[in-house]
Amino acid sequence: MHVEHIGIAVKNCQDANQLFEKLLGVEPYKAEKVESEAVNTSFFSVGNTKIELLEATAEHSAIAKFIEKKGEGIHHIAFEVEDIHAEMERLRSQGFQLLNEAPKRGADNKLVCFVHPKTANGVLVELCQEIRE
Ligand SMILES: CC[C@H](C(=O)O)C(=O)SCCNC(=O)CCNC(=O)[C@H](O)C(C)(C)COP(=O)(O)OP(=O)(O)OC[C@H]1O[C@@H](n2cnc3c(N)ncnc32)[C@H](O)[C@@H]1OP(=O)(O)O
Ligand SMILES: [Co+2]
Repeated sequence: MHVEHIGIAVKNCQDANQLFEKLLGVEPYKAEKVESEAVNTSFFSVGNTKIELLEATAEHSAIAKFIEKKGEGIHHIAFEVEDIHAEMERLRSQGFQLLNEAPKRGADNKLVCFVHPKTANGVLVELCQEIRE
């Protein structure tokens, strides 16, 4: 398992892109809208991991709620796994609360699921598996 990306909630991807370009010295390699999560995302490659900027596209978005409550900032940590179904079963058996019954399509060509922060020391954890066509 390795940290696939760190998700950061931002009010506006365009503004945050400019800030992270200055911070990281690289341009984002991808911008992607994920309708199912009501987010726009922007990805920066940093070493062997990534920064995922997330902007809400609707009031019901998890990102909109997060920013309303906590402001902009680190939102989640995503770990890449080989077999997301097996990992979901393993985590369930370990007592973690999963937020989705089955993996769903995320950004950047991944299947994803989430672990409720209240069962992970206050950290929203995402598991992601590369979609192998
Ligand atoms: C999939 C596209 C992309 C990708 O990588 O591919 C993404 O990463 S999309 C990311 C956005 N989508 C999600 O986050 C989906 C999973 N999240 C959720 O289902 C909700 O956000 C949930 C359940 C974590 C919280 O929703 P809820 O409606 O319960 O909001 P509350 O404000 O009532 O929160 C309850 C409780 O949890 C704490 N909380 C909420 N968000 C976070 C967080 N990101 N990190 C840590 N803790 C969080 C919140 O403070 C509340 O705690 P309390 O002690 O009661 O105040
Ligand atoms: Co993510």
